[in-house]
Amino acid sequence: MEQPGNLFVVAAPSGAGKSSLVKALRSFDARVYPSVSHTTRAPRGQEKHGREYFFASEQEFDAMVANNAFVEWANVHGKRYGTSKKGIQDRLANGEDVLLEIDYQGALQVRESFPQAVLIFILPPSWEELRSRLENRGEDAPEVIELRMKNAEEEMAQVGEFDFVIINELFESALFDLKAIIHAQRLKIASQRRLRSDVFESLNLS
Ligand SMILES: Nc1ncnc2c1ncn2[C@@H]1O[C@H](COP(=O)(O)OP(=O)(O)OP(=O)(O)O)[C@@H](O)[C@H]1O
Ligand SMILES: Nc1nc2c(ncn2[C@@H]2O[C@H](COP(=O)(O)O)[C@@H](O)[C@H]2O)c(=O)[nH]1
Repeated sequence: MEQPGNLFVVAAPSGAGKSSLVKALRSFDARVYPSVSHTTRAPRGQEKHGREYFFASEQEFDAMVANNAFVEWANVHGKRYGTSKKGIQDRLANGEDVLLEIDYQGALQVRESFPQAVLIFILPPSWEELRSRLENRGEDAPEVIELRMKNAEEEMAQVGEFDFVIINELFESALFDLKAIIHAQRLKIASQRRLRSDVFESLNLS
């Protein structure tokens, strides 16, 4: 049977820079597939249905919940977001690496179903910088920014639940850390495979 792919979960408070890091990662590493979530929030800026998100009505989201179609879902900043089983299960089964960019509640649910998932938390360097990134992004109304800043406190309190923490101060340095975690996980899996391989046996190393 094909070795299943790795599942990476990246969580962070809104504005810490996870989408920017994951987008940059993809330009170096086409082997990691970023899952596209479903959400009940409205598209913002240049977002396209099926690219950043599958934008769903409340009824459509309800139906997916009722049909047990999500690996995880959560209420985040007053809207619902979820990762569909369909979007990731086949890829993992085919040995592809999948990356979820989701909130901490979803990350902890994923760990229940996929204990081998690698959970990564991205922190901003300071509260001031987090606010300034949300403001400079220019995508959210002031009240939405306030809500996201308030929720960031609860989110950051969960950092201890994660396998790795990256501080996204200098972008290139944070990207380096993210690449290193992914590389280390692949090396670990490849080493485990070698430990089970015939080559080991023939070298009398097992
Ligand atoms: N290291 C960094 N230094 C300065 N600005 C950054 C850095 N990383 C990201 N940014 C900027 O901060 C803003 C927020 O980043 P991004 O949209 O990637 O955050 P996010 O964590 O994905 O937020 P959300 O959860 O709301 O989608 C963007 O304008 C991005 O260009
Ligand atoms: N639990 C989940 N959280 C998700 C998912 N997709 C995105 N998110 C998180 O929501 C917030 C807000 O995102 P935004 O695009 O509206 O700024 C952010 O923390 C995302 O990581 C998901 O499928 N499940």
